[in-house]
Amino acid sequence: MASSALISDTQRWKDLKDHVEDIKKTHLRDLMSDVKRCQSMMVEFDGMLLDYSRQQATLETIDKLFKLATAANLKQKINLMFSGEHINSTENRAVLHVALRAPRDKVIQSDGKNVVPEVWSVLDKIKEFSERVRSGSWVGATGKALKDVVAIGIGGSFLGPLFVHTALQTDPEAIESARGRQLRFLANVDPIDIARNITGLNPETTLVVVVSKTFTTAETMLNARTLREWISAALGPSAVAKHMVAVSTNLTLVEKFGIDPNNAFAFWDWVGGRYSVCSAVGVLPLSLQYGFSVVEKFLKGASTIDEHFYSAPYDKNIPVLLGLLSVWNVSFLGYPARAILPYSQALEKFAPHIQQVSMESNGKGVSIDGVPLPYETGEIDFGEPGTNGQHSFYQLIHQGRVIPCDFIGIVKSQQPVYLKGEVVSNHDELMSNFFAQPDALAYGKTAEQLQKENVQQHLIPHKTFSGNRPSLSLLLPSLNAYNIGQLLAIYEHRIAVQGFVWGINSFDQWGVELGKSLATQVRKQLHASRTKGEPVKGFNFSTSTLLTRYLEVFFQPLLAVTLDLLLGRQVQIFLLILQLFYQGFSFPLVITYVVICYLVIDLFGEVEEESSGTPSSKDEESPGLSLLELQKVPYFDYAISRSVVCAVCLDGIQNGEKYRMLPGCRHVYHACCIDLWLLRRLSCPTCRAPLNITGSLDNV
Ligand SMILES: O=P(O)(O)OC[C@H]1O[C@H](O)[C@H](O)[C@@H](O)[C@@H]1O
Repeated sequence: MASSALISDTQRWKDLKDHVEDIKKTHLRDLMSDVKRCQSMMVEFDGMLLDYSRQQATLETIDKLFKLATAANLKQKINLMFSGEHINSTENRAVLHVALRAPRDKVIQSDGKNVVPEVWSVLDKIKEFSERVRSGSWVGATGKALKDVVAIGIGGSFLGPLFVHTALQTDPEAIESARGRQLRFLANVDPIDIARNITGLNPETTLVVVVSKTFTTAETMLNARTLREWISAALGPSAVAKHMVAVSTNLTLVEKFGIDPNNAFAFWDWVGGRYSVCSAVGVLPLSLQYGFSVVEKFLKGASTIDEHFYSAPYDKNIPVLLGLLSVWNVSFLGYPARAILPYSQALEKFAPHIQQVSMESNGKGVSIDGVPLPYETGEIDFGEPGTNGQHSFYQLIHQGRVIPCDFIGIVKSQQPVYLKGEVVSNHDELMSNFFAQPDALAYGKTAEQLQKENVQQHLIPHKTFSGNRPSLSLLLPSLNAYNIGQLLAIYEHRIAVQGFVWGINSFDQWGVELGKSLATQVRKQLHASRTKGEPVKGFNFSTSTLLTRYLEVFFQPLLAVTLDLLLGRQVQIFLLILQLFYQGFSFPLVITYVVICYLVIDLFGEVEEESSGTPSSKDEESPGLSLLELQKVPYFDYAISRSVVCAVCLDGIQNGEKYRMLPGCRHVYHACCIDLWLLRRLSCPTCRAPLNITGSLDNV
């Protein structure tokens, strides 16, 4: 097939299209009764067993799929990947995540250079660094050992490491080596994620690992600046050197951020973000938590699958078979989704990781040569561990839409429990469901069966299961670091196989760019509106309306504080308004303030005149600060090195805005949000800590 031709134009594709009608005539119940067929649909490798006999496929289907693979030059494409060719053509990059887990003596060339030695030099550096941190020879700024790690990253710099960490957390060997340590992941730019992740952590004993391939991802960089502030506010700016390290391909930006390049762990642009868990992206945080020797087993597991994928014939090749079956389900049988159903709670973050690997890789609309595709690529991946999923969305899988399912089971539980007197162990109870569900989907239950069971006539339609719903079962011997590595690599390569057959570039992700650039425009607008009172402009009606509504909320805390302050404070408020001018607030914003303040003053004046003369509770409260005292509260211009969230309006403090940090509790607010409060109250509105402005305040 010529490289620019579409696979759908080949005879092999058309043969499969014609074959669909034959398959649709045959129920899975009948296919399952053919033992020879079922035997041929089992593949073993290194103690694992793949059973794909519950796919809506015959041996003829499989043969036709192999022919399709040949027409798509699958083997050649796999070889090009392993030999470091720039198969990611739109970014002109090699795709070499297999080199990240290659044995030390393996030779993998890219651009005329063996990349394996540099992979191992970073692995050696991680080993040495993680051992120093774990043994307490690398300590924090106050001399304490760093027992907790927060890894900041998003997308591929987060999901893979989170999946592996979650899977290892209950593995007995990993538990032993992680004793006394914590690993947390901060991904979302939502300040709630920060609050959740630093709760209970002490900056003195925390190491922050900033993980970003590009070191430009907006969310990661804002989170990194926020935790840098968290560390330097508690321990002083020089503590950052001891408490922050980075993983990136962009070491120049790492240094610019203020992290010592010696404390940076590199990877390379031939590692795609979603394929980077075996680089320092995953290896560093996981080694800090579990020790390098555990992580090395994970790499070894992945490497065995790389070897298997590269060398096994199609009919014994697990990733190839899985990839071709997915193409069959999506492109020929027309099933757009796939459910990933691990019967192991340890794999609860597997589906979220595979969602990115699969959907970002294969959700494309054009061929690798830019030709619009007449067929759909990619699939909608979702999943949940069994048996939880059974009590959630399995109804739809059994009687609603047809969703091909991947059942993943483990022979030996990480945490076996067998209660005296119980019929089976807890793991056997779980696995009973793993074995039962695929048959329920395949066979279903007929009206005749229900009649024989004397089910009431009117309930028969409701209790009938059509069956004929495809699934496959993958049974792993256990779930340790090694098997986790294998599982990861099986899915990575399966997804590559799908992309190779569909003729797309599975290694770029241009589709994520548009939303990011539109967010930049919104960010500019929010900044201009918040700092200069500029009206929303340049957006469509819907976005303008939403943005205007969102920005209105900005004034509510100010209004509330204003209301709270007015009695007896008019002069000070007037002075404060002058100060707002001085601080650079625009004329319209300040005028809005003046109008609000005077309206409210008038209102309160009337209320007071009408009242019986009893002093209000506000009058009895302790007075707030004078303007002179207010000047003593630490006050900053936003600088790039600082990024914080205002606890009154809950918005990030942006470039060009003024803010104050309260001494003692160190809560931070926009100056315009907190000043009116401070004129009235001598406490922090968040924690109620009394405000003490005596002493030196220039320490922040
Ligand atoms: O690692 P980073 O450069 O920070 O990128 C993080 C993520 O950013 C984008 O969303 C990309 O689509 C992802 O593929 C990538 O994993």
